[in-house]
Amino acid sequence: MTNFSELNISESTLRSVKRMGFEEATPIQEGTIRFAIEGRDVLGQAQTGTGKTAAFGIPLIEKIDPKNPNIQALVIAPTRELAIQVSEELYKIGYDKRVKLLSVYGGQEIGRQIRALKNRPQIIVGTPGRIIDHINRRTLKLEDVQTLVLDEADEMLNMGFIDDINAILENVPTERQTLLFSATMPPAIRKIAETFMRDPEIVKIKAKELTVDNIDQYFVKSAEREKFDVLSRLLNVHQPELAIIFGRTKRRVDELAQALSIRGYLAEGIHGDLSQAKRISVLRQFKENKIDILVATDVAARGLDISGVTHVYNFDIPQDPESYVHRIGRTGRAGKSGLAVTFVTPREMGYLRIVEETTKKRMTPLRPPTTDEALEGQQRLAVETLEGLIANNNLGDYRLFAAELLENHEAVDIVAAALRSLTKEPDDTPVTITEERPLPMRRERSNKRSNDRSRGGNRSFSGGGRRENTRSGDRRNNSRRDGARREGGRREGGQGRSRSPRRHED
Ligand SMILES: Nc1ncnc2c1ncn2[C@@H]1O[C@H](COP(=O)(O)OP(=O)(O)OP(=O)(O)O)[C@@H](O)[C@H]1O
Ligand SMILES: [Mg+2]
Repeated sequence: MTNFSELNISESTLRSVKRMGFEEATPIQEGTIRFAIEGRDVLGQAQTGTGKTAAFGIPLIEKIDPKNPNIQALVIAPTRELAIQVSEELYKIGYDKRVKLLSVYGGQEIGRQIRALKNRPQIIVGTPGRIIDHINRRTLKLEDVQTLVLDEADEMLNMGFIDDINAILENVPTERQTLLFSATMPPAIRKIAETFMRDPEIVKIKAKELTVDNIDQYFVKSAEREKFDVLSRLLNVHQPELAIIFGRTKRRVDELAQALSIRGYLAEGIHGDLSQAKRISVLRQFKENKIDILVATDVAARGLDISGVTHVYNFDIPQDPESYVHRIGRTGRAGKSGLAVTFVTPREMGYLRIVEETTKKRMTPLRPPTTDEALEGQQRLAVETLEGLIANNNLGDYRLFAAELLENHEAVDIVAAALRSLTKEPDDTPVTITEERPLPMRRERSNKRSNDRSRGGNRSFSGGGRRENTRSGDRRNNSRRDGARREGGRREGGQGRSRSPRRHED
């Protein structure tokens, strides 16, 4: 590990980095900051949660001339939440230098952004659609940009943003520095590097596996219609502090969040059809631990750094291995440990193997817990709660009632009753989870598009053991983009094959 002071960084940035609690540079920071400060183009790949934001953020802030009021750096990210997060991190790094930043993203009132742009920010962090909008309105002038960052570049490719990026770059000087970062670099990224970069320094932090080894990875083989009950039991056994559950489609996410709430979990969903205000408020509640479970499409798979996420569940196995890497990477960040469980239906086992081949890591099979084991998990939680209350030692008046109870009952019965009242017992309130069709059978990786899976199944599963019909999954695609300017037909959450573009932004 290298000290930041050995990396040729100014005093003001060193102070900021120290204030952020960073003591030593992570390998990707050590490997890229030097080159980037020299002005080289850099393509950086390192595992999730290993500090890639500061790896581009520090040199970017270093290069800003505080006396120049023009926009000097542009950072493009695939999702709104990530754009917000990256701008927050850059703000912290540039704090001592008093660098002026602005994030621009879809779903936020454009007038407000236009007014903020008049305040002469020096760095813009944004999502492709909204950046283009501002360019077209002539409210964003990029001719002084010297540094361009593409965070999660491969995802922007997946989402079909390549045309947008091309259009943005027509407005950015060719004489510039380009930095491109992701935990995954599928072959197509090479094209981006060739098109947008000049003799880039390629920095790959070598690791045995693509995923971080402090995430324990499991899979559960389960029939589609049994998944939800297995998930509930797993949650009862694992008792995650903070968990993210990924679903394949927006409908899936809505249904899962609702079903979990019905069964007594504190869960909320997040996906691209929600208003931006709702997306932000759900994420805030999750960060503040007001909800324990975030149910999400791939909109939350990339880059989000939420401390304390202990568990990730892939309720549906992702269609492409990169998505898997990023999803599970929401846990086990910055050296912490985490646990990931991926559900796979028997027909989808081929996908599991492809994921394992890509990550170079085998997942451990997990036997679905029995109802008794799930109950035992909850009972243990009740025991812990009681022990915590005893340790707190402020039982005051309750002691009087306890003494009264003890006069009439056996101590063990009283404690058992207290435990029972604290235990969340198995709940079979019926819930509706519409079955998804399994992914098409597949044995090896190919770049061919599959059939459109976006329609989902038209069977439904009642978790209470009842089968019933609900509306079929033929919801129209109502993904929106800024000002309804964009084409429809592209769906969120990778419902097409990984190479067919999916959009979940703007
Ligand atoms: N040098 C450092 N020392 C300690 N913590 C750090 C350091 N650099 C970054 N971090 C912290 O590590 C966490 C992960 O960083 P970051 O979000 O930049 O990871 P990432 O590599 O971009 O991950 P992803 O691939 O998921 O986008 C953040 O909370 C960040 O504040
Ligand atoms: Mg990142």
